Amino acid sequence: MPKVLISDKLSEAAVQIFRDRGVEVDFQPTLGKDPAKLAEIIGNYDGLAIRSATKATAEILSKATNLKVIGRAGIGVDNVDIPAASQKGIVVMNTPFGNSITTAEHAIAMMFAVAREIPAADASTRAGKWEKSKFMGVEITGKTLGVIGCGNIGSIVANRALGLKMKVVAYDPFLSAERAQQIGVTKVETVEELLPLADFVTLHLPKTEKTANLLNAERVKLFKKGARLINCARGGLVDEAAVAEALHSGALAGAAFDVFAVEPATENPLFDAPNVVCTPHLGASTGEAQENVALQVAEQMSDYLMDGAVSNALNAPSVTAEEAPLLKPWVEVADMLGGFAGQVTESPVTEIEIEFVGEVGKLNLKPLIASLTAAMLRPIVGEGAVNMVSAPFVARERGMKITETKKDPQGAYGSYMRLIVTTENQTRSVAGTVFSDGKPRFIQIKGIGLEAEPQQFMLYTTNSDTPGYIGALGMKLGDLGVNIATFALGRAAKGEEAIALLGVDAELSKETIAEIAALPQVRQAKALKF
Ligand SMILES: NC(=O)c1ccc[n+]([C@@H]2O[C@H](COP(=O)([O-])OP(=O)(O)OC[C@H]3O[C@@H](n4cnc5c(N)ncnc54)[C@H](O)[C@@H]3O)[C@@H](O)[C@H]2O)c1
Ligand SMILES: O=C(O)[C@H](O)COP(=O)(O)O
Repeated sequence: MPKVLISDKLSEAAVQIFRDRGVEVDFQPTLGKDPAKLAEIIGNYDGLAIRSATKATAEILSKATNLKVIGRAGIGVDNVDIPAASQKGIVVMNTPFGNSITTAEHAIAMMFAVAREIPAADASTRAGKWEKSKFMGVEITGKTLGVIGCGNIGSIVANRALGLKMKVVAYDPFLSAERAQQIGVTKVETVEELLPLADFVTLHLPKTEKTANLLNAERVKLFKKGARLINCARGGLVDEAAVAEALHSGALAGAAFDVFAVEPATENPLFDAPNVVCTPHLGASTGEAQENVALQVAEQMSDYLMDGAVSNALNAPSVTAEEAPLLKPWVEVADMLGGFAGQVTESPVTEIEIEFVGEVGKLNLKPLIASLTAAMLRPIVGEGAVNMVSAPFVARERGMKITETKKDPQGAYGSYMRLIVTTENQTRSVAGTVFSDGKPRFIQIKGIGLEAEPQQFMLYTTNSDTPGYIGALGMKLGDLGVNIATFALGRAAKGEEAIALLGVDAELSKETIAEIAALPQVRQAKALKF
């Protein structure tokens, strides 16, 4: 009988589901706060069900000798070391939609609270002060709400705000014009454009390497005077000290925070600032949402532990036990193609076309399409913000059309996949296959043939086909201390556009990429990670 540990405050409804499905369960809802104890006992379990208090770090996972699945009853998985889990073959699953409405409602509640200073007015009234003239609020009707991150939660918030007769502007680099129109928001192209327009700004994007400190001290200066900021997404998206300073100076009139850079937040620069409303990461805390996510995670984990079925996994494709070995190498190709496209695409994607050429077309294509789409969206929406199941939905929601075609083989490769991505500005393609060693290879980029095995860290350049480029690139990388592991080249025709795809030993910094981009032959240089 598989054994699951629940180490966070999940609804106890989950316990019954596990038992009904034949899974033994230990309900220890405060254990997540005691990493030493968790490390001591984690080796006894096949499954770990958590919320955000348990930190599934590489250290904890190194002790998880029997662990097969981690189930996150909620959305954010920034408390799980996914690469470490993947390395140990542990499937990480979440419940991407179960608490979206509840969290959107919390953001709206926070907006009202900060507009009318309700918490402070409540405390003052109950202290017997009756300070009627002290609390002068603002109306919400007719005001502009700036939504940064317009995915599931952001678009629900926008919908509610429109119902409150607000104007809504949204900044989300991957919100298409069509989707913006459909949900009734005005799309802006930059955070810099949004901030001076909005009376209220609300954040609904994941925290990733790219979004950390998104509202830094410089950007905090761009808010409209007297604006109010709401953060129910993730701590660390905002420079809290800069926001506190703006509140003290009166540049900002209020802030409402549910999430903090350090949690549990027992001290924080915002706590002493005027007109701040704080809640202890309560965004998902309603009976409805907790019931949804607990039931869903228990079902998903039981399905996996009892039948091997995978759903809502962040690091594994959804496949049946029989299909798994046949699909595995092609899932790697799909991940490779999607990951490549997601990292090189710079404007909103409107269409994804996937061609399955030859034998691969006979497989169950759903997990391949989902895997490719998830891999493509991940660099865009953030690790943990999209998974195999949600990817097609997320893509559709963003107005991306996904089509698939099966074709007979042509040319040198008997069976391969080609991804054709159309953005608002251009169409690009990339193709890959499984080699006789069972490993994936890129075989074509932008219609140009080459053969390259994906590496953890890669450099991709497009360049003019002129003599001396390989030498210049090699010299430059050598000067920058970058060791080349693999080197593949291709060109359209003599003297025309050429491409290079290199495997390198370490992650390339922005500075390194800037130096490479400055080489006279280079048109585009990109650091890639697989
Ligand atoms: N406070 C809570 O208790 C609570 C509850 C649930 C979710 N969350 C958090 O809310 C956030 C949003 O969740 P969701 O379900 O809506 O996710 P989602 O993936 O549906 O939407 C996130 C959106 O952010 C956009 N985005 C990515 N990078 C961006 C950038 N640099 N600038 C602007 N937008 C960017 C993506 O394109 C996407 O549309 C997540 O961080 C999640 O962890 C918090
Ligand atoms: O990402 C989420 O789902 C929310 O941040 C909720 O976190 P919680 O389950 O710890 O309340």
